[in-house]
Amino acid sequence: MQEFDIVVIGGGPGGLAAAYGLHARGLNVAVVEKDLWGGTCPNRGCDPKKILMAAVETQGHAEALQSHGLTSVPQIDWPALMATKRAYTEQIPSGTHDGLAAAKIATFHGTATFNDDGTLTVGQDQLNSANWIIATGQAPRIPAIDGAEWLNTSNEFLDLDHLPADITLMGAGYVGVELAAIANAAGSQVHLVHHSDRPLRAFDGDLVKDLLRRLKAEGVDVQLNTEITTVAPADDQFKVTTADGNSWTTGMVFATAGRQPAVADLHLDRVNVATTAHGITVNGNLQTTNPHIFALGDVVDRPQPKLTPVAGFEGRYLTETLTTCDSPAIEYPVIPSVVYGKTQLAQLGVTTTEAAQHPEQYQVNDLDLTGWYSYRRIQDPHARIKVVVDQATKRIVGAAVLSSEAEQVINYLDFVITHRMSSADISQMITAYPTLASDLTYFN
Ligand SMILES: Cc1cc2nc3c(=O)[nH]c(=O)nc-3n(C[C@H](O)[C@H](O)[C@H](O)COP(=O)(O)OP(=O)(O)OC[C@H]3O[C@@H](n4cnc5c(N)ncnc54)[C@H](O)[C@@H]3O)c2cc1C
Ligand SMILES: NC(=O)c1ccc[n+]([C@@H]2O[C@H](COP(=O)([O-])OP(=O)(O)OC[C@H]3O[C@@H](n4cnc5c(N)ncnc54)[C@H](O)[C@@H]3O)[C@@H](O)[C@H]2O)c1
Repeated sequence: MQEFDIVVIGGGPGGLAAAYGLHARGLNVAVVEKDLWGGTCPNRGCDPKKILMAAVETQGHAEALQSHGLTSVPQIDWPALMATKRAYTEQIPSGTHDGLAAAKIATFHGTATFNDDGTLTVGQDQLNSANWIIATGQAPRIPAIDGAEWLNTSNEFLDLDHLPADITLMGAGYVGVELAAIANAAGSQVHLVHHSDRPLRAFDGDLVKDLLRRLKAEGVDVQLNTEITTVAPADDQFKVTTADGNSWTTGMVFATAGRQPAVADLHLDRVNVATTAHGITVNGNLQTTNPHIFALGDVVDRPQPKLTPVAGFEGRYLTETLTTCDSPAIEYPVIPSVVYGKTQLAQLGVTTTEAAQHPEQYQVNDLDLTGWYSYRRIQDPHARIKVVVDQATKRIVGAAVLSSEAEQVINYLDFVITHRMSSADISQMITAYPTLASDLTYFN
């Protein structure tokens, strides 16, 4: 039996933030990881995806400038792009593990399972600890359809040696829409099938419609309000059938129908930790229904979006909470969300839906930016922002953005909202001109 002050289960961005923070405060910390050190984001999530997106974004910018100064569109060399991605991802697990070892944080590689006496088993090792942090994240959800065994996930997509000429994506959430953008840019015919008429429900409905229109214009076969019911092998391909009777042959099918909390291995029933279908139940201090067990990151059932910076924020919060007395409940700052692609969709703060429910409190400025200098310069085919302004203070409190530059605009607005800047405050700053930052004074 090995004794620790705290054992962190899961070596992803959330678990690592807590482990390093608590170690720096002098606690004897161990981290358990069953798969790739570093977790989802740097191995098979945000970072590899955004490496592939670099080529997609560049191609999108070049396409927009055809007849405006450029004469050819760069084509994606998938094997070379994948090699670039692998050159980054292949060093993540060992680099992450080396970092923990150099900091003298104990590491255990294997699946963590709680025992009846509240201790933990990892392979041959038994761990005991005063407190525990569960940071096991989420795993892709595979819908129970006929032929589910033929479904792949984003894990396989982000590591494909060859991209098939035709692929099918089941679900148009963050993952489905981003993988559609990548595969489409790399020359694959993409079928994006979504079971309702409202993909990306957390985002502004008008901007989602605009985004889907762009994807269709780029050649993606977007099918809404229908479900894939069967996937069956057909020679060296697969035949896909939907509930409305449509069928086609495709090279690979990917389940992009959401992710589920990774709790099955843990035997949480043995330690009285309650869960829902959305994850582990926690109170405002990220404490589970067992007072010695805390949880953070994607595995937690909470309303905040499941994103890397949120997991890291929670890791830093638990560092504070577990080393100080009477910590207040966690309070999140505004959280930006971005769906990446040639056209990016971004959101922050008070949503346009909330604003519409409280017209006495909020005003929404719906601005077509396509003609604005910043977007004309790059010939962005469609740029739009909806800015939510607090009626009483005239400050920006939320925004929804669609453009090839949305990730930058949303981060500028993150500073504006976090620092409660008024348009007078913004106009007191001198920003480089002409850039996206110099547009900020015109949004409210
Ligand atoms: C395709 C894709 C793209 C994404 N893109 C973005 C993006 O652009 N921006 C963004 O902010 N977020 C993005 N995300 C989300 C982001 O990856 C997660 O929010 C983030 O990784 C959550 O961190 P975490 O530490 O909670 O969990 P994870 O990173 O999932 O880490 C959990 C770790 O726990 C391990 N584990 C699970 N069970 C056990 C067990 N029983 N014992 C031991 N170890 C265990 C797992 O192997 C894993 O390594 C993306 C996700 C995906 C899938
Ligand atoms: N850019 C980013 O920041 C980014 C990128 C990828 C993932 N993520 C994170 O990972 C999380 C998971 O993303 P995700 O895309 O896996 O989940 P998601 O919940 O965003 O989307 C899955 C979608 O599939 C739909 N769906 C469910 N069953 C279906 C079926 N049988 N057929 C068709 N559609 C079906 C769901 O209604 C949902 O809209 C996100 O919530 C996000 O927090 C973030």
